[in-house]
Amino acid sequence: MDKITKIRVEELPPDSPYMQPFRFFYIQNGTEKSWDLLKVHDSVSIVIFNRTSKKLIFVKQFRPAVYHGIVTSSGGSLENIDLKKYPPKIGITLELCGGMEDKENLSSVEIAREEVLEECGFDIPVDRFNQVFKYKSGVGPSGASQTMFYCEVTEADRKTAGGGVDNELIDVVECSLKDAKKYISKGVINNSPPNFLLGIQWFLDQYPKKSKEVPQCACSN
Ligand SMILES: Nc1ncnc2c1ncn2[C@@H]1O[C@H](COP(=O)(O)OP(=O)(O)O[C@H]2O[C@H](CO)[C@@H](O)[C@H](O)[C@H]2O)[C@@H](O)[C@H]1O
Ligand SMILES: [Mg+2]
Repeated sequence: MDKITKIRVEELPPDSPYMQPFRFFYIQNGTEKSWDLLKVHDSVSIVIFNRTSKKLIFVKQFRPAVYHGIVTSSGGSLENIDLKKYPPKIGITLELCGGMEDKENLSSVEIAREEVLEECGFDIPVDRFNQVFKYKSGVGPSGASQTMFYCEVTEADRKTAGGGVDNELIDVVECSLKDAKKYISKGVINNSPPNFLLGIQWFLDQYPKKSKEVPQCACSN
């Protein structure tokens, strides 16, 4: 996954299926203003708990944006990048399974179902997904929405090894609740987004401290 070479950047052409940049003009209290925006797809993310192993299921993948952010914020440049100084593995993230809502004929929960199957290999009917939150995934350049779902799986639901579709290279990892708690307690978390922290914290808040049994999700759609 981190065998990455020949890194280069160029300007975004206008036909990107993933994002459209544009400028938004407005007058606020008599002052003319503008804001530079990025139209991106809404998305879903899924907190997955494997009842068989009693572990949370996450995904790892190389994220160009994270790599770029780490390199440039430490004074590096992507021009003739030194891959020894900035090894691509610094851009590998630990995230909730998730993806873009880029199919108009599918609802959020249907997209979530597809992502769990494609990325993690579990075939789960939509009625086993519970919506946990819906929030803005960004409020600066983009104001897209993200819906977070909770889904419990067992080994009986496993259909493939996961790993994504097309060109995706995704590692599926299982994480004990103890390790998940430790990870989000670090304070500085370089390789995970806020929805990951929220999803784990939400799950741990549901988990009864004195019981060995994990409860079914209490929230409803
Ligand atoms: N900008 C881009 N440039 C080139 N190819 C791209 C691309 N974005 C996606 N792709 C391609 O589309 C594939 C599928 O992506 P997903 O639908 O799983 O969305 P992703 O998880 O990247 O992020 C989505 O879902 C997560 C949910 O966790 C959100 O955080 C995130 O904002 C949202 O885009 C990627 O593997 C890649 O091939
Ligand atoms: Mg994804």
